[in-house]
Amino acid sequence: MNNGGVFIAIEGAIGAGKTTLATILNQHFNYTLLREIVEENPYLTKFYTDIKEYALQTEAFFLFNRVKQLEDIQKNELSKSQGVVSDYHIIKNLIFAGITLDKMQFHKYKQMYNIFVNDLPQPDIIIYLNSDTNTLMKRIAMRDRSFERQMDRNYIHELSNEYKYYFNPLSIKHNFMGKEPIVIEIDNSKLDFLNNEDDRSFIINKVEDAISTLGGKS
Ligand SMILES: Nc1ncnc2c1ncn2[C@@H]1O[C@H](COP(=O)(O)OP(=O)(O)OP(=O)(O)O)[C@@H](O)[C@H]1O
Ligand SMILES: Nc1nc(=O)c2ncn([C@H]3C[C@H](O)[C@@H](CO)O3)c2[nH]1
Repeated sequence: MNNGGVFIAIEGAIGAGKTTLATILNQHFNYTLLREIVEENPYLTKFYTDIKEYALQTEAFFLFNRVKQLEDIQKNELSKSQGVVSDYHIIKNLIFAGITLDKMQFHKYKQMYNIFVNDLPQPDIIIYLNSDTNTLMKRIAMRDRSFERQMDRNYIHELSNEYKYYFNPLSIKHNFMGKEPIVIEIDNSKLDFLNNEDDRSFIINKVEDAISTLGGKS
């Protein structure tokens, strides 16, 4: 699938800098920007007040929205050789659901995930942004979304660890269903690609190098 357009996805825990970096790459490469739905999720505010109670609805909503978004970019962009940069990879559904759902719910959710995700376009390149928990908490507080004001540090810490597990070089093949993307891991704790030109160039150069290895993609 994908048929020509380069597909880049950015991942990392909450506040890792995904949307910020996706916007920068979108401007640099002139790709289509795919942004995850946030405010549109009717369960998210309730979810943060009682995670266990609202987890299943929240995870299901995120999954089916992302499936629809990815079907649309396949049809409208990638198949027409238009590049796409996305501020998420659909694997985040499994990463979050593994923490928020109970064991039986997660088992059923994963079956549904496998069925839907198998046919979706897969990114050629994933940029995995890694930051320590204190930095993530600071940036979440600084951004100040109303529903994230009571963010539990343990939740962010657990999420970060789950990301580390999923993006461990030894488990990438298994976790991405054998479709192994190029993974660029970046420690974003000490970078400031929003304000610092050198930090921005550092990442853009890495992405340009990765694109040049794809051969023939635009
Ligand atoms: N390297 C950085 N240096 C300084 N501030 C940063 C850096 N990266 C991100 N930020 C800031 O941290 C906050 C969170 O960034 P952003 O919204 O891009 O994260 P995200 O990964 O998309 O979060 P979410 O998962 O919640 O959607 C923003 O206020 C952004 O400006
Ligand atoms: N539970 C849960 N599952 C997801 O798949 C998911 N994706 C994003 N989010 C939350 C994190 C930020 O608050 C906000 C923006 O990323 O939405 C999620 N929450």
